[in-house]
Amino acid sequence: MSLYFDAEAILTAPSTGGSFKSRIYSARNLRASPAQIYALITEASKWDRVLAEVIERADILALERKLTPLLALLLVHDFLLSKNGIAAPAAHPLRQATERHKTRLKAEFVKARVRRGCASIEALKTSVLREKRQADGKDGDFVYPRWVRINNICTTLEDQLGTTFASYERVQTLAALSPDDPDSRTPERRLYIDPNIPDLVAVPYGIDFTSSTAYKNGEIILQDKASCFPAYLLLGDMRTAWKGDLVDGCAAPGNKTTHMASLLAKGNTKKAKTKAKPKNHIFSMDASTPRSKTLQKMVALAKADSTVTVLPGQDFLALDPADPQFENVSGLLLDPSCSGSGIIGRDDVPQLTLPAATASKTTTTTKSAAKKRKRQTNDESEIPHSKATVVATAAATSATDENDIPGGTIDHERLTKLSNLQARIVEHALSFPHATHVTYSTCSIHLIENEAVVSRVLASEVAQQRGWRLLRRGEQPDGLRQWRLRGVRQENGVVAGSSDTPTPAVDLSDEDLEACLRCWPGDVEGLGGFFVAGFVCDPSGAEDLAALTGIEKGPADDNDDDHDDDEWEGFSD
Ligand SMILES: C[S@@+](CC[C@H](N)C(=O)[O-])C[C@H]1O[C@@H](n2cnc3c(N)ncnc32)[C@H](O)[C@@H]1O
Repeated sequence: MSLYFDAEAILTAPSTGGSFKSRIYSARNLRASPAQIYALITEASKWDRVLAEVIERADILALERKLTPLLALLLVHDFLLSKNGIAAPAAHPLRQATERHKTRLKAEFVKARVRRGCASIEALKTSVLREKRQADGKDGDFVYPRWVRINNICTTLEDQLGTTFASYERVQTLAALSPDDPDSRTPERRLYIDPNIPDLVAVPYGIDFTSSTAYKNGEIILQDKASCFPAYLLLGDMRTAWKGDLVDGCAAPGNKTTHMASLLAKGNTKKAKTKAKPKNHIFSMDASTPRSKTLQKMVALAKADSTVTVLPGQDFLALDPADPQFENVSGLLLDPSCSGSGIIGRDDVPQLTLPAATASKTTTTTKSAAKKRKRQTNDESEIPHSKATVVATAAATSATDENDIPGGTIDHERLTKLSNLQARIVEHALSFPHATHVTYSTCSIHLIENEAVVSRVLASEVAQQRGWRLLRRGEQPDGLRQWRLRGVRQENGVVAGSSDTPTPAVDLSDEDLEACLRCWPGDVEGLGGFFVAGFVCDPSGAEDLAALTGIEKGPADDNDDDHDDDEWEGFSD
């Protein structure tokens, strides 16, 4: 029986980073075998829509208060589809809670098949997979690929094309990653080299790298394209060596830290292959101690230890910019907690459509069961009794720990609090005495967390006094300059949680909006929602030039002998 509880625990636990499979295999306190749990979740996720329909029509959740929608889905999956049935003793209460309704469940399953015009279970499976793909928006122009970043610390794109991707066919468009046969369950080996981010490739979703040598050795890192924007916007393609140290203030699980380290490694390789000692240092921190452990693991896996110092459990806001250890810090990357409203499904975590939770027909529903149900369905009281299905929080849950979505919905008050914190974090970054470049990013689609934060930060005392402005489109690295989706002045879409939410327009110039980069979920770019803006310190625009002598001097660099003639020239292009 532990199998079902373990599977439920995995699907509802916060992400600790890494692939879904590796999370199961490294999870503690599981009693069932990881292979069994993984198989159950992946199989149940293929059948989720039809199982949810069967459970709702059989109405067993109203009768069995021990069953949560997620447990019911997993149990009914095994009851109807597994060769050996439910993996629990016949007398186990949850097995009995399912099998008590065997006649209705079987009858509803047959009706579901007949409704779809399928003569066999195999035909039903194909039909259900097609339905799921359509519902996930994976039909038509929208391709959600798997993005793979090449880690320049230990390999190169060229090396990887000749090894890991040697058997892949190169395609020229993202759309060409779509399968020839949409019903095929084996993705074709195709590879698209991204035109915006150096050393980033896309392959069809569903290709699993977790057992590949390159993945295990940290040569390739599974990182969404949009998540690669901030480090690239900050460091460019390193045609001009970066001067000074770097800070990643909100770093766990560590994708952007390791991306910065990779970009620095590429620059160093280009400049001087003989120099063993890294010139630039990255201070990487996260306020959460458990998440800092994941950060440390990611840094080690990416072989970035010699460049990166992790400050575990460090609140960025408590970091003293005047501390001598940060005196060379010239660039800061801030990717703080956000609503996560742009996330469309984390990487390879299966998303399960659950049966609607219904009020128990007994009046004694326990508080904890009600609470549990509420967590899984966001707000069960708003879900109609039949037909409604909800997307399990597998994806949203994994976002909550990085971000801040309680139960998947977020109201305006919470967005306001997040945006206040985000603005404080960026303003703190602008106060580092020798900082010249800062990036701010979120995986939110909301104006209030994005352009509105930028607008507030630009108007802040620290920005005005030191002469911070936005990094203009024309100054951005080549690949990002070509990115067409830019900042917006008004909320684009609905703010979750409230229909009467004010959506004030932001007061940014056209040039400033052009400086902001946006990604939107579900369009042809194959990304989730994302926002990033770069700030650059331009002392000529400062209110108080006298206070800026440090900035004019630039960061101290006692290891500067090899690029005396290679002055910082702004972002590379
Ligand atoms: C969106 S996640 C960062 C993802 C990360 N940049 C990456 O690419 O892998 C936000 C992180 O910020 C951390 N955080 C939030 N406020 C913080 C603060 N004041 N100081 C340090 N870390 C903070 C959270 O614990 C969370 O891990």
